[in-house]
Amino acid sequence: MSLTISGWNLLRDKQKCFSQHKRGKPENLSPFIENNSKPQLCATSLDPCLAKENGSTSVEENPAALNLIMENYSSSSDTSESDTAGLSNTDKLAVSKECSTVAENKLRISKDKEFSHERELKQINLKIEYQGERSCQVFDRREASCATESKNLSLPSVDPITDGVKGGLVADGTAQQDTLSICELDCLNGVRVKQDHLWVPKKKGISFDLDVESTSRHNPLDISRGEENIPIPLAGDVVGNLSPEFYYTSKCVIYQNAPVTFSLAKVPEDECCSSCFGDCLNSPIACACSKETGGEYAYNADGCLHDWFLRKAIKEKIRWDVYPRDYYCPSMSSCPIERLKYVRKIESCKGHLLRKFVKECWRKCGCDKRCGNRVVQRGISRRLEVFWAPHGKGWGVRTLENLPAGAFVCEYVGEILTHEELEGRKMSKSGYLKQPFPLLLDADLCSDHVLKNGEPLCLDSTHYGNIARFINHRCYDANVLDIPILIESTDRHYYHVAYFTNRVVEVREELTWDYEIDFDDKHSLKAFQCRCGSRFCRGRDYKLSEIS
Ligand SMILES: C[S@@+](CC[C@H](N)C(=O)[O-])C[C@H]1O[C@@H](n2cnc3c(N)ncnc32)[C@H](O)[C@@H]1O
Repeated sequence: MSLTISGWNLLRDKQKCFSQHKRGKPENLSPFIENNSKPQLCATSLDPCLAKENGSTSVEENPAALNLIMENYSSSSDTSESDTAGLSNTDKLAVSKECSTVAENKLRISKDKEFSHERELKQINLKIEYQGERSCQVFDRREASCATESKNLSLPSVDPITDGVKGGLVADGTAQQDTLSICELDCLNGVRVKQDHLWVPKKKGISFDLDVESTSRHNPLDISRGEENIPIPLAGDVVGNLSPEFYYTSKCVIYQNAPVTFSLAKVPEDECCSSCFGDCLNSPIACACSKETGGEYAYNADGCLHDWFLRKAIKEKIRWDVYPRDYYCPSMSSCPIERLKYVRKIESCKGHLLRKFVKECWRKCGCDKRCGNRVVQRGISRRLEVFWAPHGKGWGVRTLENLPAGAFVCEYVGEILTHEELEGRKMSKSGYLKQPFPLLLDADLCSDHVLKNGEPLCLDSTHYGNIARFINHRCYDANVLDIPILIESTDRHYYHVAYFTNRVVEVREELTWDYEIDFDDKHSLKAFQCRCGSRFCRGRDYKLSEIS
């Protein structure tokens, strides 16, 4: 599987990867192969670099520290607007601090605990209320700060004792004006900052009570908005929005030109099991749908991948150095993706892995919807949670129950785009597609029947996606594996990408997937500074110097 990150194709380069393998990979990487057990705790949890990352950046260390530092930034005890777990669509935080003079009326929202999210800022609405009068200013991303900048928002010159705050804030005040500095609000994508009682009249002091209200469309109790079979909660121990904002969808949607159409007539009789009934797994003779997996069902009665299939899939993905024959596109000219890019830029193709598919029974099949050969199409059944992942990786996904090896976690859902459309998106927006990653449907890229329209397809969950868009990367020893799944069609031009555990995963463990980033590619390196924490981390050599 190949990924495209921030404008560069991060296709695997088996030669380069092999050299990395020799450098950092142990004899047998598959934790599944290592007795199906959880691997040893990886070294990074002890890595001082990441340990620092894990803690909040000290405001004192920040040269931009302002006169007033909001030290005690904590969740408001006022839960009137909150749902359980301390979060709701209107997350409320409060800070307060006194300072001595009006001239020092500078407010800094420190990069602290919950607000060390390092998110891209879309918009801030800042409201100030003093003695019943409110002022309000909306800042969008261009005006407001990002992680390394701070932005001074100037208050009109007023006497706080008599005038209150009038006229709103202006973004470029003069030196005479008291300054409200909003720093490091990069984490507050779409957050509304409401300032109630900005100045409490005191002769020598000013106090601030700052409320931060989030304006997410996602209910933290179920960010899927009812789309999934079971709620997908946002962990209660974090405060903040899911950002950038996106629409949760449990099924892939066609963006515009992707030639994906499903029809019963297109499913050949010998590729479905119309004469089956009940549960195909109980049938004495395996049905036509099992042909794809050699006449055996990939799933067992518990809805997990059979060990034999899982082992094969792990070998395909992880032991690529051992099985180099499974690569397509030995040269640029035979790669459809490079052919598409040919006019603009010539790069030699780094290869696409030939994957083994699972074919699930579908509507043209006579079996029951509860047939054991229908797992991915039934949707998420395991209790999962989106949480604020450690080491500055942003949001991540963890399991709220113990998972056996081979358990279906979720599908990667997004917009279905042609490669050309994806390229267009990348060209049109700077910094676009930093996260989440679009996924190239290249599991059978070079089969004759696949590319009848000449274009490979991609899934992009930036605007429409499901929980999979929050799964973070881990080099080599990730605990979930992507499997190509055929459901509505046996045409491998479009297929589903489903994540399964590759070993036992314990409750509250983060679920991670190897994005297969080529860290020998300097573009990838620049675009992605890996903080996976794996002791096999491929970005490790660069990490210490690159990650501040
Ligand atoms: C598919 S998204 C995963 C969800 C993401 N963490 C979020 O908050 O939305 C991929 C992005 O997550 C972050 N990420 C994932 N794995 C990471 C890792 N091992 N090290 C550093 N950043 C990571 C990067 O910002 C990357 O662009």
